[in-house]
This record gives sequence, C-alpha cells and structure tokens, in this order.
Amino acid sequence: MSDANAAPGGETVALRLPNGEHELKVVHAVEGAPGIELGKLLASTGYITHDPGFVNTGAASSAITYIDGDAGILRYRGYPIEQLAQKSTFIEVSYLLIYGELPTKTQLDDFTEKIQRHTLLHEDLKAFFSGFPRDAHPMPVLSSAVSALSTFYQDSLNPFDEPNVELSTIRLLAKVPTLAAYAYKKSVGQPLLYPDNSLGLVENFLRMTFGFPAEPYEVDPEVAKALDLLFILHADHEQNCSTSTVRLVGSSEANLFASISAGINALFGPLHGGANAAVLDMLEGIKNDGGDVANFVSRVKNKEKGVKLMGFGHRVYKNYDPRAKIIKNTADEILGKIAGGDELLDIAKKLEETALSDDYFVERKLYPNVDFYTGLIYRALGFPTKYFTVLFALGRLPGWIAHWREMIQDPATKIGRPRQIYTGETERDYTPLEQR
Ligand SMILES: CC(=O)SCCNC(=O)CCNC(=O)[C@H](O)C(C)(C)COP(=O)(O)OP(=O)(O)OC[C@H]1O[C@@H](n2cnc3c(N)ncnc32)[C@H](O)[C@@H]1OP(=O)(O)O
Ligand SMILES: O=C([O-])CC(=O)C(=O)O
Repeated sequence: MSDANAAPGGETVALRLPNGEHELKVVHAVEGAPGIELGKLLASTGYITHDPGFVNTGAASSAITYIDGDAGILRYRGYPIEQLAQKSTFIEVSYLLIYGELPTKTQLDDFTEKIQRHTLLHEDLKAFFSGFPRDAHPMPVLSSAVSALSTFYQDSLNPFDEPNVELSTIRLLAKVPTLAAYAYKKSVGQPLLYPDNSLGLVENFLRMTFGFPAEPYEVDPEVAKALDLLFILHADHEQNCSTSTVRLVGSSEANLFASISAGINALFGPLHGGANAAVLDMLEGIKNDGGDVANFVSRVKNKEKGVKLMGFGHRVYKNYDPRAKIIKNTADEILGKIAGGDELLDIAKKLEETALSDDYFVERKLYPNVDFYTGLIYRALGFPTKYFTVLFALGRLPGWIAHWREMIQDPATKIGRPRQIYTGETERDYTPLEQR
C-alpha cells in the first residue's frame, strides 16, 4: 500500500488490495489532520478494519472540540482552554459548547434563568433515593436517576422534536446537579434540600450537597470558584469513551436522557472518569506504605497485575495534558487557601517527577492526564473519594449534550454498528445431549 498519509489533501493515492487496485481520496477535515476515506473504500470492497478500542477510527465529524494531542492543545469551539479557564464560567462554557458561540449578556441571563427555573425534581423522583442501599456508589445512583427522567418527561422523548430537545437540555443542566447532590446526601444519610434558585448553578449544588434544611449555608466563594474551574476543564473532550457512548446510544434515536445515563455509566470505569478516585486511592496507598514513590514506579514498570500509574497516559495526548497543567498550577494555590497544603500533593508531584524522568514513561509518552491532580482538590473541597467521578459527570454534562445534539442534527449520522472479526467455530452439527 502507498504511503497515503504523506499525500496532500484532495489528491488520490493508489491502494493495492488482493482484489485489485483502488483509488483512495485524501481529505483534510482539519488543518494538520489528514483524513483518508479508507473506511468507506474498505467497506465498499468488503474488507473490515480491525481496530480494537477505535484507535484509528473517525466515527463522527464534529465542530465542538479540537485536540492536538502531540502539541497538547485543547480548544472548545476554537477557544483555547487556557483562556476559557482564566476568563469564562462553567455556565458560559456550557452555552458555548451546546450552541456554538459565546452568549451575549442577554442570552446568558436568559439561559441562566431557564436553568434556575428547572432545578426542582418531581417529588416521586426524590422517592427513588430512599430505594438505594445506604452504601450505594453515587455513580450508579446518578445514572439510574438520570435514566428515570425519561419516565417523568415522556413528552420529550422524540429526538427530532427540537423545542422538546431544548427543554430536555435545560432540564438536564438544571436537574443533574440536584440529582448529584441527592446522591451524596443519600450516601451520608442526610436529609435532602430543595434547591435555592436565587443561587448560581455551582453555588446551588454546593448548598444542596453540604447544607442542611432550614439552616443557613454560606457558600465559600473560593470553593465555588475552584469547582467552577474544574467543571470548565472537564466540559468536553471530543470522542472520549463516555461521549462516544452517548453518541452510540443516541444513534439508535434513543432519547437524550437515556443517552446521557449511558454516558454516566461509561464514565464510571477507572480507565476513564473513575481514574480521579483511583488516583487518590493510589496516593493514599503510597503514603501508607511509607511514601516510597520509587518502589511504586518500579511495580508499575514491572507490570505487576492491577498496578498502573493512575491519572497517567492518554489515548490522544502524547504530551502534557493542557488541563492537567492548569490544575497542577492552581492546586498549590487552591489547596493552600482551602486546606493549608496537602501531604498527598507532595507525593503526587514526586510521583510525576520520578515518572517523567524514567525511560519507561518517556518512551511511551505517558504524562499526567486531567484526573491526576483533580482528586486532591475535590478532597480539599470536602468531597469523599467515592464521589469524585460524579463531579466529573457534572462537568462533562454540557459536552455530552452538545455531542448528542450535533449527532442528531447531522444528516450523515448512521446507527452505530461496528463489525467484528469472527474467531469462533466454523459450521458444525448439533450433538444430542446424551451423546456429549
Ligand atoms: C478522563 C480520562 O478518561 S483520562 C484517562 C484516565 N485513565 C487513567 O488515568 C488510567 C491509567 N491510564 C490508562 O490506563 C491508559 O493510559 C489509558 C486507558 C488512558 C489510555 O490507554 P491506551 O491509549 O489504550 O494506551 P495503552 O494501554 O495502549 O498504553 C500504551 C503503553 O503504555 C502503557 N501505559 C499506558 N498507561 C499507563 C499507565 N497509566 N501506567 C503504566 N503504563 C501505562 C501500557 O501498558 C502500554 O505499554 P506497552 O506498550 O508496554 O504494552
Ligand atoms: O478523551 C479521552 O479519551 C478521555 C477524556 O474524557 C478526557 O481526557 O477528558
């Protein structure tokens, strides 16, 4: 086969397959990222591409988030993550991701007000929380509750009914923080609070999580600011596992609530969003073993079963994750202000330093990802480890919604349906039970 990647956009190159020579058109979807219509060509010739983990499969066209993994660049709708982190707010970023442009003041006020009006849950939905076991993990509690929204808003299940998709979007942005706070309250056995709609989205969530009914709760502005920043940094990451799940489920024309619930379940795993909790467990384990970072790193390099450097490595970033850079730079400040420092932060930094000067990690281009430093901040804000991935889900919600809407509106969308390479038995005859 010719070196197709070397050909400039618009040209055709020859692809030689056992069934003949084919012309392959080279397309440039994004500057610097050549795409080749190989998939379409192979499908037409009957070949199946074996790509476990979809390492090299472009499953969608998207105008939402741009990543250059080699250069460590992340942009939402063209805006660098560094600028958004410094200047924007989570609610504004949510608007940007979903509608494509930064809002005007009137648009932002209107969006904020709509969300504030929809934060309440139906009383029957609140009753779900008493059905889960007390020690239930808050992630499946959240995904079940989001799935249950489909049963309360049955008028909003048609994915092509635009006004109702808009309403479902607002309902999700408004109600998921309430559901997330209730998942927390359930896990600590405390009473649920009604939302206070005079508060902003993050402040309201903090109050419902840490406040008590009929007691005043002062939101610490430093805590709200730190959480808002983390939500911005998590808000989208193109075709990651949970977003791809949302798109895959939605490609069958399943409704928005069902698709987001599936995304929450995909996020739960420790190789994806669950890594933020796994990092903290890892750091605590190292601390309890006397802080021997070098020993832990050699266990990772020896590929000891179940031992990985959690919060390290990424499918797309082969350079420092720009979000991890921002979080690392702010962790000292935030932890200093809120918790007066943190011993685990010192272990994390030592771990990073040891890994980044080791050939094993250098050769494999393994750097800290978004999950490496976040858990330390969540812990300082008062969240238990088990709850960290729920916070990731709150941040990722607008990205999931934006992708679902983009997918539903895209005429090129087809039901997601990968093929397989069959490795089982060839045809054989049935043996009656008494002869086996
Ligand atoms: C929000 C997010 O989802 S960010 C990711 C969060 N997940 C984690 O932090 C979990 C730890 N990291 C990982 O498991 C992986 O790096 C993933 C899942 C993120 C990416 O996986 P992949 O792109 O499939 O990379 P892959 O597993 O092929 O790794 C390539 C090589 O690096 C090694 N490697 C990758 N990540 C790590 C790690 N965290 N610790 C040790 N070695 C690692 C692999 O063992 C493999 O080595 P090999 O070539 O000797 O077999
Ligand atoms: O993009 C990915 O593969 C993982 C992810 O969600 C992120 O890094 O935020």
